[in-house]
Amino acid sequence: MRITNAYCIVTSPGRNFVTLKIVTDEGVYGIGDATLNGRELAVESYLTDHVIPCLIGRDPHRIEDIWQYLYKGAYWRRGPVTMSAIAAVDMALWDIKAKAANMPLYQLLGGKSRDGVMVYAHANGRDIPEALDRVAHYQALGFKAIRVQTGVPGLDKVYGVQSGEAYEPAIRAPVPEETLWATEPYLDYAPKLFEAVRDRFGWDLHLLHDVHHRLTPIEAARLGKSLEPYRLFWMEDPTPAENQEAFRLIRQHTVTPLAVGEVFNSIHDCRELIQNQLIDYIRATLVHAGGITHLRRIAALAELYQVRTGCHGATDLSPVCMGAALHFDSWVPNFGVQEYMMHNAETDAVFPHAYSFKDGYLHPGEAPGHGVDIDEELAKKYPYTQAYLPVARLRDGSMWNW
Ligand SMILES: O=C(O)[C@@H](O)[C@@H](O)[C@H](O)[C@H](O)CO
Ligand SMILES: [Mg+2]
Repeated sequence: MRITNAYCIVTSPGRNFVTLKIVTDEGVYGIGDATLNGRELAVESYLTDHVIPCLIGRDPHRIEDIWQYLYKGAYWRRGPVTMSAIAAVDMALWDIKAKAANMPLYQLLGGKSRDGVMVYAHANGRDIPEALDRVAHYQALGFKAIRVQTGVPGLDKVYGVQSGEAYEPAIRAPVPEETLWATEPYLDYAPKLFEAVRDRFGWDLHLLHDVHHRLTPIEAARLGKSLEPYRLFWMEDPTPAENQEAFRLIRQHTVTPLAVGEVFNSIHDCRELIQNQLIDYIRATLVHAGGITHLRRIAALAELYQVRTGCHGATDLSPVCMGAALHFDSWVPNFGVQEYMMHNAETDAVFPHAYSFKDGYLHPGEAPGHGVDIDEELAKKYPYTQAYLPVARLRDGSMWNW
């Protein structure tokens, strides 16, 4: 089998997605997600201008060799643009291999380790009562795990909160929106939110919370301690993780489980966090961390230290990534949970998929490959529109972490 053609499809059914399609001489094709929120066209160019010309004529079954060729062959290693491009190729090649074998992808990885993939929903409200209503909504849908976010008094906009159904942080505009951040009111308010959630919903629900990189290590330690009475499943991204050592300080103060990794793109970003058992869940995912070929290496390292997976699954990860992730999650021995922020109906129509949700669990389906396709005609109806994640500043105007 040979690769005869490959191209990117950029579409925006409510938000921007970049998808790679790899076509072979035997008529089998594969699909990969290449979406990097706010930097979509950089990955598209990396693929179109520099990667695709190297793929034509290659045997698509040689997934490992192609991965190594793209990683080592560029000389410039790692980074979100490079690793998202490699991930798209890798996902598409695994799709081709599984279709050629006439098997769902999880079979090629080693078969299922579980009957369903537990997913968590994202419940948010401008204040505590509104957030509680959203928790009730997701509980009624059957979710066993829910991440809860709320507005903070005195702050106009905070991460994870939006009125209306779905949460979508990327704003369509030529430049990013500026938002305000203040740590103290947040540190006071967050424990009140979780006290209210436990009061109303009891102890049967897994509760999660995303700090979105906004605290210093000692502030994160304080928050983790103050949330201990509410027994969280995890506290996510409490502080930026470029300095992996910082998590030792948080760990010394709290037993609230820690989850990190949605912005990671390489095993080297989390090697110390895992080997020193400074986290409990690793949240790297297929599209930003080099595809199945690389994510399974991260998971294998994590397994040695009883660190479990918790793949990122916000709406900027396309249904292609979600579909492939569900095969990975079904197989990976040290699975923890999978994020599931549901896509809108337009996105679901552009990306027909075999996965389905039932009673708090997602199932990858039995279609050969990863089970997600793209309707190229429909995709054309939604042209790319510039959109960016917001930025955050402190009250004195200093730049902070959004
Ligand atoms: O955990 C999450 O889902 C997030 O932190 C995301 O909403 C994140 O802000 C976006 O995926 C950024 O593109
Ligand atoms: Mg997050």
